[in-house]
Amino acid sequence: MPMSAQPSRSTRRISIMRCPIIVGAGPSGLAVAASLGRLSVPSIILERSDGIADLWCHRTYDRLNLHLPKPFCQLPHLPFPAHLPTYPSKDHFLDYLHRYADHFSLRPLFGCTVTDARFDEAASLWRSSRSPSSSSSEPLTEPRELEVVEFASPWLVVATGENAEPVVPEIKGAQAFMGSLLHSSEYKSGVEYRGKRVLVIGCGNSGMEICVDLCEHGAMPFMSVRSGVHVLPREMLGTSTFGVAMRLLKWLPTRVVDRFLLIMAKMIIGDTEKYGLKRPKMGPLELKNKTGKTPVLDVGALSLIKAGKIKTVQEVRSLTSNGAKFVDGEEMAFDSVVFATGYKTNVPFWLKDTDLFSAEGKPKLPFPSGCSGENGIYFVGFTGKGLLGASADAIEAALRISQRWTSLSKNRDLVL
Ligand SMILES: Cc1cc2nc3c(=O)[nH]c(=O)nc-3n(C[C@H](O)[C@H](O)[C@H](O)COP(=O)(O)OP(=O)(O)OC[C@H]3O[C@@H](n4cnc5c(N)ncnc54)[C@H](O)[C@@H]3O)c2cc1C
Ligand SMILES: NC(=O)C1=CN([C@@H]2O[C@H](COP(=O)(O)OP(=O)(O)OC[C@H]3O[C@@H](n4cnc5c(N)ncnc54)[C@H](OP(=O)(O)O)[C@@H]3O)[C@@H](O)[C@H]2O)C=CC1
Ligand SMILES: O=C(O)C(=O)Cc1c[nH]c2ccccc12
Repeated sequence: MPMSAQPSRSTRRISIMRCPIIVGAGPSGLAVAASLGRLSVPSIILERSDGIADLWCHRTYDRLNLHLPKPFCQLPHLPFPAHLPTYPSKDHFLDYLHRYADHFSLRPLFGCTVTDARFDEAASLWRSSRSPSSSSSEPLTEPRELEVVEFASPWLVVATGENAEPVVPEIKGAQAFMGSLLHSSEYKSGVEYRGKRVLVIGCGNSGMEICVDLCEHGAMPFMSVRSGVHVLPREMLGTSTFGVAMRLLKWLPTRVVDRFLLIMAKMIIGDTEKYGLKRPKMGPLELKNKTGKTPVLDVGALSLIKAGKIKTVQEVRSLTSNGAKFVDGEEMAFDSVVFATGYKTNVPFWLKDTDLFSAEGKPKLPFPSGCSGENGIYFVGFTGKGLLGASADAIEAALRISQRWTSLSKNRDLVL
């Protein structure tokens, strides 16, 4: 809904918007736009990819299912269809997101990578520049020289996700390794690894599940564990572990709930330390809250580890031409290496002149208290609380924006 388009002699074009600008058309961005729409506030979504939910569509493996039950993963104002299983598949989730976008008539501008956004104090506007032709396969780490289109708006909603870019550690010898090297976001299926020895670095949910997939396709996975991990059964007491934890947290402090979860985990899956999976000192929920490290909800890896079909190995010291050396000095041959080493945001790269985000890409203060729309900026989906947290942020941000929107519309003082 551009109010005025003012092409300049240079390659900069400016569109001044009356409505909020949302960066990212993943679940968070869609949820804010839908929540705003229900409050009669229009918005515009800028998305770098060529469709919605790029992470789910292009950067996840085939066998992925939601690991929390449906009620914890649905977006605001539109429940999952009743016929879906408790843990919908990736395709179910993508179908749901497309239906969600249709239902709320959300039409993001695709192929728009926001490469710079800053607050213009004089005009009280957020100026966001986007390059029109970049794709998600290009990491947002280098400035680009392209035609720049600028949007200016009193509101900027940052919804680019905690998983915007892969983290690939620099490991000595990686250049010399002759097999394939990939990040978990590029891994699709074990079908091409049959009979191969695959080193999976990292033992989070991605690493564990990729190992299960490799096993199921007749490959030999080795999972490198650096510091340790909390593995919890996906279900306990006949229901989801996450659901149990959420209910207990209403009455009990996190540490007590953690103690309960660990006792139950020990009863159900046994002592994981025996299999090379040391438990961190801090409990699983406290660790998630304090560091963002998500516990593994077991979808079959543990029994394969116990059966010796997934082998746990030590931290990698270096890669060699045909394998890896580990910190204990052992050396092994591998055909492929999968880095299941996690993700980072790209916000610090493009959001300028603000101290709201740390260099590691986290909002400095938890939403809504810290990033509560000061100067009209909102962060949605950055509290490490998955889709449930993103939905809560979206509802809150939409409410706050709509209050200001209504007062500005009434007073007609939005002079741009
Ligand atoms: C493999 C995996 C499985 C997960 N499973 C679950 C689960 O079962 N339950 C759960 O609650 N949570 C889960 N999560 C965590 C989280 O809920 C999801 O990552 C969810 O997709 C987050 O939504 P989002 O919209 O915040 O981010 P994203 O889904 O990452 O969407 C962000 C969007 O912003 C776009 N973008 C990024 N940078 C720019 C830019 N500069 N300009 C324009 N567009 C940009 C991206 O292309 C993307 O489309 C999972 C995460 C991963 C990685
Ligand atoms: N729905 C689902 O089933 C799934 C959900 N997810 C979610 O996606 C998010 C990302 O998960 P995931 O991709 O597993 O990433 P995580 O960040 O959860 O895990 C990364 C793993 O890589 C290890 N690692 C990181 N850097 C290095 C390094 N330099 N050397 C050695 N090891 C390293 C970490 O070890 P260390 O602890 O030592 O740092 C950790 O084991 C999580 O929130 C997760 O819950 C992911 C997959 C499936
Ligand atoms: O899967 C994810 O990435 C999530 O963030 C979901 C999630 C939020 N809080 C949790 C606590 C335990 C396990 C998963 C989650």
